This record gives sequence, structure tokens and C-alpha cells, in this order.
Amino acid sequence: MSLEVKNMSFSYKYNKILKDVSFVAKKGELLALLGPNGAGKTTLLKCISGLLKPFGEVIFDGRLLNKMSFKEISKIVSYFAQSSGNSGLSVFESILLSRKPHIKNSFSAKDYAIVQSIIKMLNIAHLSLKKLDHISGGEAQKVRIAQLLAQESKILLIDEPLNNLDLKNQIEVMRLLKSLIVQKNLIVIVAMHDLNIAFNYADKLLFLRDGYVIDFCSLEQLDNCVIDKTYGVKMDILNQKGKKICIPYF
Ligand SMILES: Nc1ncnc2c1ncn2[C@@H]1O[C@H](COP(=O)(O)OP(=O)(O)OP(=O)(O)O)[C@@H](O)[C@H]1O
Repeated sequence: MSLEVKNMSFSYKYNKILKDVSFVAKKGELLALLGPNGAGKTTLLKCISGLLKPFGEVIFDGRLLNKMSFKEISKIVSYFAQSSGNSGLSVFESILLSRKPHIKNSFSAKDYAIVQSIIKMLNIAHLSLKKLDHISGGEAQKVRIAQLLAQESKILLIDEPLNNLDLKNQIEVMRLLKSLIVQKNLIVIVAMHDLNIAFNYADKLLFLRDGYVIDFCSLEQLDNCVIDKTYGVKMDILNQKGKKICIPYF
């Protein structure tokens, strides 16, 4: 099963941001969404999540997502914004509230059980009663992943989950995402800036510049000139111990 974005375009008023974007993301894969500031990464994620209404099609399992209500889309797609509010809430409450797309009148025993199991899986029980504004940046990213998982959707759209994280926490968050993708057979699209992290963890790379797709490829297919075309920066891509790393010309 897959998520297909077909000929997507989007404008803020008269300013065209996304220009005929097409790609396919498959289950069990992590797709890294790459590109310079202002390329349209967040806009693309918001268009897929139903927060913005683009032209073109978003298709999941043969169903047109962009013709569904926002509540229906929220059962299939979870969007993790660059930063979130709710700072007055406890960690537990914030994760429980993420069950909202599934709630009819009030939270059920099943909702509490799901939240408990996610907290256990992510090893964040010690944070449960803390307020969101009393936890560190690394802890907050894990809590945001817990909020995403509580929605039990098959597609996770994650906007810069590595912001403000030290190297160890960046690796921990990426490993966690990779293991969840495999365990739960998810489709995960992550907007990020660190090419080396993307090269290590992503199955597919989507390069965006000025709202155009510059390339959509696997790491093996990546051509050096794509980096220059996307960022306007020359880089060497080296093979080291079976992995690729890129080094910009400073
Ligand atoms: N609400 C808005 N109204 C008008 N223009 C917007 C709005 N949000 C974003 N833009 C513009 O759309 C363009 C793409 O922004 P977007 O946030 O999608 O880029 P991005 O690739 O996610 O950037 P970054 O890496 O800096 O987060 C930018 O030129 C931005 O100024």
C-alpha cells in the first residue's frame, strides 16, 4: 500500500508555493523531505494532512484523501508540526488529547490503555505527570512522537523532529522512528535539514526547491549534482563503510 501525491499545486493568495509535485511513498519506508528554507516542505506536509486544500490528488489505498473531511483524514494521517502549543497540559493529557479523531463523546478505557502502552513503549512514564513546558527539547520530541502514535494513523508527517536536539537525541529519535515504521508498517515523511542524517535513515529522498521537485530517488540513485541544484551548494558525496556522507565545499 502507498500514498500517492499527484500533480499537487498550492498557492497562498497569488503566491504559488507548490508546483506540480508528484511522488509515491510506500508502507514501511521513511521518506526524507529535503530542501532549503522556504522550499515548500511544511506547505507540502500541510496539504497532505488536509490542513491546506491543494489542487491535485492525494491517494491512499485507492481513496482520495483530499476529498475527505478533516476528521476522516485525521484517522489516516497524523501531522507533527515544527512546534506545538498546549504547554499548560501534562504529558499524559497531551497524548490522550491526540486521540481526538477517534473520540465520540468521551474518552474510553481503550483510549487510556492505548496511551499507557505508547508511554511504556517510548519509555517516557517518568514524564507522564510533568507539564509540557517543564520538559527538555529531546523529551518534548519524544512526547510529540507519542502524540502522533496515539492517533493510530498509518501515515505520519513529521516536520523537523530533530530541531534543538543534540546528536545523541537526533540518533535516538531517528532510530525510534525507523523501528516504529517496521513494527507498525507505517508510511513516514520527515522534513529535515541534515543531509547526513537523511542519508543514514531514509529509504527515499525527495528534494524540493521553490516548490518544484528537483529529484525523487533512493540514496543509491542520488546524483551529486542534485544537491547543488537544490541548495546551490557544491558537495562531495563520499562512500564510507558502506554509507554515504556529504561534505560541503566551505
Ligand atoms: N501562511 C502563509 N501565508 C503566506 N505565505 C506563506 C505562509 N506560510 C508559508 N508561506 C510561504 O510559503 C513558502 C514556503 O514555506 P514553507 O514553510 O512551506 O517552507 P519550508 O520548506 O518548510 O521552509 P523551512 O525549511 O524554513 O521550514 C515560503 O516562501 C513562505 O514564506
